Amino acid sequence: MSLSMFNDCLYGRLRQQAGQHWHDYVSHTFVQQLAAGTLPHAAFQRYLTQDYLFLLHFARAYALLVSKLHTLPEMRAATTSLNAIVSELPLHLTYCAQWGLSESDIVNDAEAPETLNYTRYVLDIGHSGDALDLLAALMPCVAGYAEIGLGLLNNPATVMRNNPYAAWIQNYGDESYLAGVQASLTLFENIARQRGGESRFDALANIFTTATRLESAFWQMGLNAGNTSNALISACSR
Ligand SMILES: Cc1ncc(CN)c(N)n1
Repeated sequence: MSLSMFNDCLYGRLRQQAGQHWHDYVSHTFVQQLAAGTLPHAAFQRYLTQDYLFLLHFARAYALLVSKLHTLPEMRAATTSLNAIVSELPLHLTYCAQWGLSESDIVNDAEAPETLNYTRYVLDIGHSGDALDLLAALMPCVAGYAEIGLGLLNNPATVMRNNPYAAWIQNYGDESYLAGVQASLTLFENIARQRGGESRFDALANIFTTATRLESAFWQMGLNAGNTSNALISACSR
């Protein structure tokens, strides 16, 4: 899979339409600090533990998508994407184990407003709309992270040696993650052709851009936790 595939078809046009919002998401300060290995630990931990909760709800959203599809190949494609979401969880658990956090510590943590906003928005689109609406809400998550992962892995400025976040970067540029992305993109384009995607462009762009903004807010939630923790450390050392 190469970065050029993100420009094609309806997905590419929605990504283009999201404009500055897309740029803010894929090149967020959180991502830049992750690539440089300079992201504060507290920022990453907050992000990753919330992301575990996020993924559980996204798995539910993919299950909802399966129930909205009509043919076996479509259901298989959505199930591949559901499995790709669930396959991200071991990465989170490995990081958390290093910090002394168990799975029950993570699931007993309260959901941040940013996690609630994003996941329930997507589930609401899924419940009130059809499979194409739901896919438009899901695409920034699945394909955006592939773009970020591949972009970082192909950028010589990305620090991989002694970067505590190298495993994260590797995970989202990895072939097995990208296979799930490919399944989602192909399904999205097929469903768009069947269900009048072009004539629904404005409504789909609205959904896609909203999900993109919620992705940026999710990075910012992590970054804010890092800033708060740094402020506390410097206040205590005064
Ligand atoms: C918030 C968010 N967005 C996307 C992904 C990649 N599935 C994720 N793990 N977390």
